[in-house]
Amino acid sequence: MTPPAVLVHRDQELLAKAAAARLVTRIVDVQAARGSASIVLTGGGVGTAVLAELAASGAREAIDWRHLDIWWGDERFLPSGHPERNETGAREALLDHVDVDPARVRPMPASDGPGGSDPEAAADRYAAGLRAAARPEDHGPVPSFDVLMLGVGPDAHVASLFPEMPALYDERPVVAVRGAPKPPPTRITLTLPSIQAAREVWVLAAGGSKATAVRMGLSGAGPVQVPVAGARGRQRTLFLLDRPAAAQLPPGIERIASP
Ligand SMILES: O=C(O)[C@H](O)[C@@H](O)[C@H](O)[C@H](O)COP(=O)(O)O
Repeated sequence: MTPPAVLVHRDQELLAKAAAARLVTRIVDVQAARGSASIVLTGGGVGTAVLAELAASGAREAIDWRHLDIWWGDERFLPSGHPERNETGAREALLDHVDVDPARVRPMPASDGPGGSDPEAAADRYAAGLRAAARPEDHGPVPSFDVLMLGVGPDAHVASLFPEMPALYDERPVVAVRGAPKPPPTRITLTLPSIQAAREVWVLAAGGSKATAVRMGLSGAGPVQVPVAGARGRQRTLFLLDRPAAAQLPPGIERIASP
């Protein structure tokens, strides 16, 4: 795992624009090198704003959308098309507006899907899809995602990994969460080993309510108490912040600020 680099942008809008631009560059670079790329999406305001900025950017034409695998880091276990599903937000912000290959867009199961309403079974199905997509060189049960994005909650949760909950001890790649402290209570989430299989992990945080979680996530805390502290990529970890979210950075953390 790599020590994180921190980039601080003036405000949430600039953070979203800069992250969208970074995403284009990363996907184009990977596609040029290997033909296809894989990304993992997050819900939340900032993550969705990044997708909307990407949709609005002329640079999106540089991406070969047909050769992009799209996964999700977590999902609220709700009926298909529900406005609170992360999938719904991502489709509206970006995926409905670009020429993705539908077979390569892999939302987590919905509670009314063909596989039934059992979240544990749904988590197992998602894990099976990840396992099928993993190649021998990935050396594990999930692909080495090229970019995995994560929002962070004021309580330091990432994906649907909430502090002290059993999912943080689970070694399976994908698990169901019941009784999440933030509604809806039933969710599906990648676990930390799956997150840490990504080549690059980008933590996106805006607003002063995230400042404590960001500081704890960069201060050597344990991921069971502070899940964002476990958000680390194999090759690179970026904390992409706005100024209020960066207000309590620990000393000595690299900090590259936008004017
Ligand atoms: O499932 C959820 O409840 C949200 O997706 C959540 O995990 C979100 O990503 C973070 O709380 C950051 O949200 P914001 O970017 O809106 O602050």
